[in-house]
Amino acid sequence: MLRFVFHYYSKYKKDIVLALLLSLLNSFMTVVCSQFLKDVIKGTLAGKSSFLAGKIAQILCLTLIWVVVIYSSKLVTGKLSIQMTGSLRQDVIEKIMNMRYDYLMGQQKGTFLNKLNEDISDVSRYFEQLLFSVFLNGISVLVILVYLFATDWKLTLISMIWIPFTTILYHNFLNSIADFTREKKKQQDALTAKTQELFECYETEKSYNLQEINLSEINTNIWRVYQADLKRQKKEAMTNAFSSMIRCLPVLFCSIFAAGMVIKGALSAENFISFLVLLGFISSPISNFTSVLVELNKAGVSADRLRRLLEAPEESRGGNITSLLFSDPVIQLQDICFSYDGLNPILNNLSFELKKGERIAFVGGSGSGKTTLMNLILGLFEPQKGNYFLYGTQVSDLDIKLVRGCFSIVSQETFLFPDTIEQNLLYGNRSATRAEIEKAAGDAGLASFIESLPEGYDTVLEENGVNLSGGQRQKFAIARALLRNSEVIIFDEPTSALDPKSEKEITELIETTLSSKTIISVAHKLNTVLDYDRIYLMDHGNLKEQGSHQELLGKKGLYYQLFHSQNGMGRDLV
Ligand SMILES: Nc1ncnc2c1ncn2[C@@H]1O[C@H](COP(=O)(O)OP(=O)(O)OP(=O)(O)O)[C@@H](O)[C@H]1O
Repeated sequence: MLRFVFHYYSKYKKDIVLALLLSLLNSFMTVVCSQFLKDVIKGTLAGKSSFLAGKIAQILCLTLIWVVVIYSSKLVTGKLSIQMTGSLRQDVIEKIMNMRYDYLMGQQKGTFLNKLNEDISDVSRYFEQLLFSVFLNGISVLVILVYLFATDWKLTLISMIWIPFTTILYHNFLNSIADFTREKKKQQDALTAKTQELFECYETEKSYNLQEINLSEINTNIWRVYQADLKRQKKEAMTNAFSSMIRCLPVLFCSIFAAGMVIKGALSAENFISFLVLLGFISSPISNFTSVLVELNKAGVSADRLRRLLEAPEESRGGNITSLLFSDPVIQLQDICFSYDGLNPILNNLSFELKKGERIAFVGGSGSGKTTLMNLILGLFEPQKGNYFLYGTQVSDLDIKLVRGCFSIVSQETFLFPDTIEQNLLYGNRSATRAEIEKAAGDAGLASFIESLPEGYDTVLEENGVNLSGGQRQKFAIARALLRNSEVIIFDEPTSALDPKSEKEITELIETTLSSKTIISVAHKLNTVLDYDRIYLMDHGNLKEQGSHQELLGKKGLYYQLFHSQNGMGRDLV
């Protein structure tokens, strides 16, 4: 885990060196101040008073310099921590963007993001505390210790004799704190997931009157978090109490021992006092060191989770080919096999071809593998076996951006940002002009709606377009696809969430506006794809039947049954 943190420190070597120099200066100032104190006591005991005014002036100057050193040191470490946190955040976001799709799909969206934010802010504290309280304070303590040893090694040894014993004890405390922290985080994640669920299923929860049951489940989650946190707090309180003891005991024992030495004449009074002052300086960082270790220990759990996330598998960037000859056929799949876990096959030896301008549809029961196939075509998954050619070239040889650029997708849910209509449409093509946007919106049947709004294309949509109907949202997706101007458009059940009127409108739009496009559709409702060139019926990852609607009806197989189960008997000739 330290390697993970040092990776970020190593990015800012210059600032680290500056922080180290400031820390050395800080410890040097501490020693110089104690030396001054010694001189003042010596002079006072000798009955000289004339030098005091000069010494006070010097001490004031020194204190001023010291304040500047401490300020600069804190500023440099604070800046370092901000920079490192920014860099970590960038890495995490970049990782998520490049993460393998199946790995990302396995995460619960809300919990995943909450965990990320929490972990990043924990690690941000880790960056600062490890640097400031452990390394820099550690250097100060070391420098002062060397000076103390040089002044009186016996006295120093007596005051430090505790350290090995307390380190062993701390080690045990810290291990159990880490266990409790892990347990608390686990329970906290469960609570966040449950709370997230409440927001996502708000309507269902209300309609089924589930408030009381959900509230009681949430209360159980809260209780578990409380219990785990309480156990952690108890250990932490014990460690802190122990830490205070460490701060007091060495000074106490050392002063008794040193007092004896002064009485015997083995130690001068000024050395005794300056020794105690320096010991006071280092006992605070030493005891803080333990509470910082507790904090680091907690943040270590978060750093470990982030490290694992950053090591998660990334999707392939594809091959080196960055341009295509747009030849025919557009897509050729030969004996494609795919499985999410390497055990359960989801797609079995699939083969089909799609020519320019053709419209093909994949139909079949829930879980038959239609969406998986679309994601594979989009290059989100790689097949474990078989060949996938795009315009005659193996997809694995093509740059992944080139592959994705060949497709537009209109899925069940259209994501809309809380931004202007123009910006939302530009999502399809960042370089589109206003005229192109208006043409696409017009072709997608959105013109009259947008023009009826007082601010037209500058109207800001609500988050995820909640103030739009399902049909309007799908028209936005079609307008985006038109702006993207790719040859192939994939429709993944675009009408599944629509009422019959909107469904008819969108189906007609696809037939008219997109008539020149090559289309792949995933459909539950067979009526939306009846006039397609070919329909493939999928069953448990196999292409069971294929042909035009009429051909498939003629086979009187699974498609025939499915069609009649949706439309009733006597509807063969549509
Ligand atoms: N990310 C995933 N990890 C593991 N298994 C998955 C994942 N996504 C889908 N599956 C499984 O793969 C199979 C095919 O799912 P897929 O979503 O492709 O089917 P589908 O035909 O599109 O279903 P539907 O019509 O209900 O959307 C199902 O058994 C599903 O449980």
